Amino acid sequence: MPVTRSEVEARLAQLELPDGGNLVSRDMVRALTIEGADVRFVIEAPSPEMARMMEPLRAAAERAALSLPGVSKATVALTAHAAPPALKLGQHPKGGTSSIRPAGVASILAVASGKGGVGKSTVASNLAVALARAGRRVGLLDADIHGPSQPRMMGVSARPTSPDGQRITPLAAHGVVLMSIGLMLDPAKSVIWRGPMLMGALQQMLTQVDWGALDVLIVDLPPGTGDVQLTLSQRARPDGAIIVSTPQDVALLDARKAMDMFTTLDVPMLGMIENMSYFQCPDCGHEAHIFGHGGVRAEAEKLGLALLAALPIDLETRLAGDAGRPVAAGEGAVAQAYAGLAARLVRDGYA
Ligand SMILES: Nc1ncnc2c1ncn2[C@@H]1O[C@H](COP(=O)(O)OP(=O)(O)OP(=O)(O)O)[C@@H](O)[C@H]1O
Repeated sequence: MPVTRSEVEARLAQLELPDGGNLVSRDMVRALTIEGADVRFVIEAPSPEMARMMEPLRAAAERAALSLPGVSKATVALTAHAAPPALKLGQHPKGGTSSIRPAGVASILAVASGKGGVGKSTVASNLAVALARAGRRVGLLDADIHGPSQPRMMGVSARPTSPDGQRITPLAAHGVVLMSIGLMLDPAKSVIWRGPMLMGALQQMLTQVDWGALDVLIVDLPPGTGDVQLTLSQRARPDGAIIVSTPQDVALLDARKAMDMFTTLDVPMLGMIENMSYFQCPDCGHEAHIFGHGGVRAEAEKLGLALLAALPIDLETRLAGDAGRPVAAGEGAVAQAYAGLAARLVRDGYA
């Protein structure tokens, strides 16, 4: 029988490091590959100096792998972080149920949706910009790990730096401190992360980013009701959730599930936003209700929630988002709607 991954890891966990822990508990084993009786992996040292001292450990790891039944060949290579060390994203979450709420952040607001593509990220970026324009200290965390869009919407492409490989210095745009998992990843590579790694990445985004003192941190969540929502709700204890939906029945159906999840997890529901509520003809002023009419308002009323805003389908909103300059940074009716929403959240003590 071929050896299993966990058997190799269990054997490697017996190799103690001189400064404490072992290869597995210190998260140093990379690219473990098992092909029949052939085992290969890389030991990643924290620095080139350390790597040079770790040759005996590398040889011991190779011997350890070879000692396992079913292994006839073991190849172990040593690598080191380049200096300054790069941050590893997507680590397994640590610390069980402890809080991952950043210390200097007064309020955390989750922007969520049931369905993808309803404009959640657009609302999150514009709300962040409107709050910053209102004089608040605002952070924006793009936790939509499967489809991070905030870097594009906020017009930033630089990669955040990590001077020591531990802390991450966030970026800033339009008066908002910004961090997105999309800024740490190669855009050409797709992100396929399992639940525990997603939660680890969220934890890193909250605990390793130097957010500083903020009045409010807006978290742009992935659509739906998955691991990221659960971890954020349980371990960062958001002060409120805002649900974005289009008036369509199908979007509302999913929005209900998302609201149900927040209620179950004791996250206060601040209200709903109807996006793509109507289209106003620029020539004649006629309002066309492309995705139906008033669906979100009716749903909010039924649930005893506030309808925080009804935002039109607006070409400027789309173009501004694509150009990296959110519509709320300018003037006009939609910018005013976002300013009104921001003022309301400040008034109610949420931002
Ligand atoms: N009110 C609006 N008027 C016109 N276009 C809009 C509006 N809101 C969002 N959009 C556009 O719709 C597209 C999807 O929006 P967005 O990325 O914000 O949705 P999302 O719900 O965050 O999607 P996902 O969950 O897939 O990330 C974008 O191109 C955006 O510019």
